[in-house]
Amino acid sequence: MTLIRLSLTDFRNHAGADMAADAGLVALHGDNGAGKTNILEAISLLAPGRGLRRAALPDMVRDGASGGFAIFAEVQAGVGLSPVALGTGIEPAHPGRRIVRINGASAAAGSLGEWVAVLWLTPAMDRLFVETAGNRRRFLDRLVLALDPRHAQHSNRYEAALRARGKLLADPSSADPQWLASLEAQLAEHGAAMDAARQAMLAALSAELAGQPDAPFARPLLTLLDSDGAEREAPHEADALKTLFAARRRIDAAAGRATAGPHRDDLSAVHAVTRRSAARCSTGEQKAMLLSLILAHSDCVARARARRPLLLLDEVAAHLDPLRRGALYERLAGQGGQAWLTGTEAALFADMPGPVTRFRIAGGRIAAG
Ligand SMILES: Nc1ncnc2c1ncn2[C@@H]1O[C@H](COP(=O)(O)OP(=O)(O)OP(=O)(O)O)[C@@H](O)[C@H]1O
Repeated sequence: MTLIRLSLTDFRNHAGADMAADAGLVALHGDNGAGKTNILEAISLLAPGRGLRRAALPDMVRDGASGGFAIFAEVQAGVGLSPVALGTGIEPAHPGRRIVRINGASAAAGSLGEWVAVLWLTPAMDRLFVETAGNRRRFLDRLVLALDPRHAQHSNRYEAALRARGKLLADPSSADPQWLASLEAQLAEHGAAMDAARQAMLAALSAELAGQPDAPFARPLLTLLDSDGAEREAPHEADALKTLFAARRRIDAAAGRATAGPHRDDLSAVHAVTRRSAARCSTGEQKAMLLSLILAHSDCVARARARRPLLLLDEVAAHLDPLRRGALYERLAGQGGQAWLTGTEAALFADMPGPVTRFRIAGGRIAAG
């Protein structure tokens, strides 16, 4: 998949930007605060979800701009295929509502997943394996979404049913047992589908990782944990989930949240060579595991969907030694598709194998070079 054109209007510090890129590597260099990550964030919004910063939509409007923001892109899924025109943004009258257009027609944000898969690695993810499980679950679900765009529907419906059940349990006087049972049936149906998609993704990704060398990037071994931190053995079946939610009504009402279910599962990673859990690995080892995970997942998605996801690697190159950096570039260049990389020094990207599209970013202005 190749992003051949990207235009931004009043997005973050970019008043107006227009970029054309080729397949292969795209290098963005510029000083701190120039606007490089903002460009990656705009690209991440071409997929469903809240983008790589999970920011609120109004925060993305350029300071001082009177309207909304707009991102326009042309994406080519494969050689010889017509580009797809994608647009997203907000209008001043409805700052909380994301507008999406696909080939000129209005569409739901979830439909973007049919056209675009994006994977990213940012410095904010450095501590993914030591922070709260919620971020890992979101990461897990992004991996699933890249492979299976229907995952968004199941997880959105599951979340909606979970919120509605929580409200009912919080006010027992209004809790209609039939309504509660119907919400739990929805939770069971969508929760089982969500879990099946997560398990399928992890099986495919683990198989891909198993075929990869241990060096130069550290290979992780991945598993799903349940809410007690134990390794998940059996899938969440719909009937079992229904029984679980019904049995835990009182506990969940007292806790003020649903205490068990797929929304409480966690992703665990263990270093394939040292067998240490990721949380106990060095920062460099954790980064290397994430990088190898993202690269392997890109291979999985390319195989399963016949299109390679766009890769956004924010400040990844600067943290690698020259040997690993060279290996990363060779791998990205050799696999087809398109990868966008950022760094403060043009020299970081000097030895990239071609074709390379290069941009210099300064104060929200973009120039070739
Ligand atoms: N809504 C906004 N309007 C205007 N500027 C914004 C907005 N949101 C963020 N910025 C600014 O955009 C600038 C560029 O941010 P960005 O994260 O893209 O920098 P960067 O080039 O990736 O820098 P670094 O190398 O330090 O990571 C920052 O100064 C930030 O404060």
